[in-house]
Amino acid sequence: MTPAARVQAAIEILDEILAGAPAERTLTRWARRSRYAGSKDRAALRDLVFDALRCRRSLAALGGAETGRGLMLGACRRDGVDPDTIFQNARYAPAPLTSAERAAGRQPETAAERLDIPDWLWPRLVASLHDRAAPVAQALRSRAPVHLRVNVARCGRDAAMAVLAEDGVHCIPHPASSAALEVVRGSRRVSSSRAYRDGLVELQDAGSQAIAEALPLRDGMRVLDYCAGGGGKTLAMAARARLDLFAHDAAPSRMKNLPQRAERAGVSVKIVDAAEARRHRYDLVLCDVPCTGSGAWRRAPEGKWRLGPDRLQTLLRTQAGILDETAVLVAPDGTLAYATCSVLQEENHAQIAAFRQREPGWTLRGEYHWLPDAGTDGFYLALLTRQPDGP
Ligand SMILES: C[S@@+](CC[C@H](N)C(=O)[O-])C[C@H]1O[C@@H](n2cnc3c(N)ncnc32)[C@H](O)[C@@H]1O
Repeated sequence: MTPAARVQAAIEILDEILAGAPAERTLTRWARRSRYAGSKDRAALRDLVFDALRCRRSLAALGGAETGRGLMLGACRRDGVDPDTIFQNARYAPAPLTSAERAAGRQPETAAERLDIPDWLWPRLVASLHDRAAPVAQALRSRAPVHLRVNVARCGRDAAMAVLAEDGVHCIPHPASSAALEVVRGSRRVSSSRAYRDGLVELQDAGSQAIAEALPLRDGMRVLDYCAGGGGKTLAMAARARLDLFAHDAAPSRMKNLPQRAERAGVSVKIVDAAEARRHRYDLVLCDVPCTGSGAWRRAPEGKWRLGPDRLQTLLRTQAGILDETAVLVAPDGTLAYATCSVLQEENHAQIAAFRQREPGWTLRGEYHWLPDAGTDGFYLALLTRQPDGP
């Protein structure tokens, strides 16, 4: 495909996404019906679409319209590409610009517009992050690096790097976690590499790995991952100690690949429904709660534009409910671990402060923040125990 044909395909895909279709599914459907597109075309198209979604506000301002064409025109103007080399009278290219399109467009004006954050959210981001709000918002505008978690139960980080390099996947250690690698070359070869197939590495953001590393895990502990989802953190915990490990999720279908992933990693996980989960008491309960995902918007940028104040309130209620229902599952000397991939204070410290007001018996033992301007996705972790504060 020519560069102009890729832009035309991106315009069509973006129009579907702007009308409400999910980005991943729209890209997959496009690839299925466009057999002429090779893997390089598909990758380039994905980059065009995701970049436009991350920078949707600023590109719409530059391009003069919040449409596929407007966003792609905005991207040309931002990147110093002459739009007439793309929007031209050629087969498969986007139609030449109209005089209205040529006249439209302006520089982004406010900080929120420049940094691609919705207006309602910008004050909350500033209240949460203070002088880190702008660098974090800026980081959320760019593509996320590919991180791997070395299955330390199976091999060390250096050994995993050597096996990956044999298949053309070159990595460097990531400082956020002792098991984390950042892929610097060959990221598209990860899933076909021997290291991945044999369960020596998993795809996982380094911040997510840092959460597992910060948990007080020891051999023999009974642990419940209450919001296990695909099981990313379940498996990261399993690699850190020999645990009696239980996984639960309100949407069990989200855990459908977990048995197979656990087998590949060589660990054992019991998948339980709510009734079974409630039958035990645990040394550690991890609540990796549903959240805005604001810390991970560079990977899932649609979320930034779909989130509104009502949805945020619903999430805050769900998070509080999960804390209340899991607190009773923690053994007397156990730990309640609360995690989000959000950078918003309301979902993080304020949520824990409100829980401790409702349940004064709990003490905050540790609180951790990872922010996207420091090279990971944004995460928060709070560790709570029932033991009283020191003397
Ligand atoms: C942030 S995701 C979990 C990601 C997962 N821990 C990982 O590391 O891959 C949150 C999960 O919470 C689940 N969930 C939502 N409401 C819940 C509830 N009331 N109880 C338990 N799980 C819930 C969702 O289905 C979703 O899979």
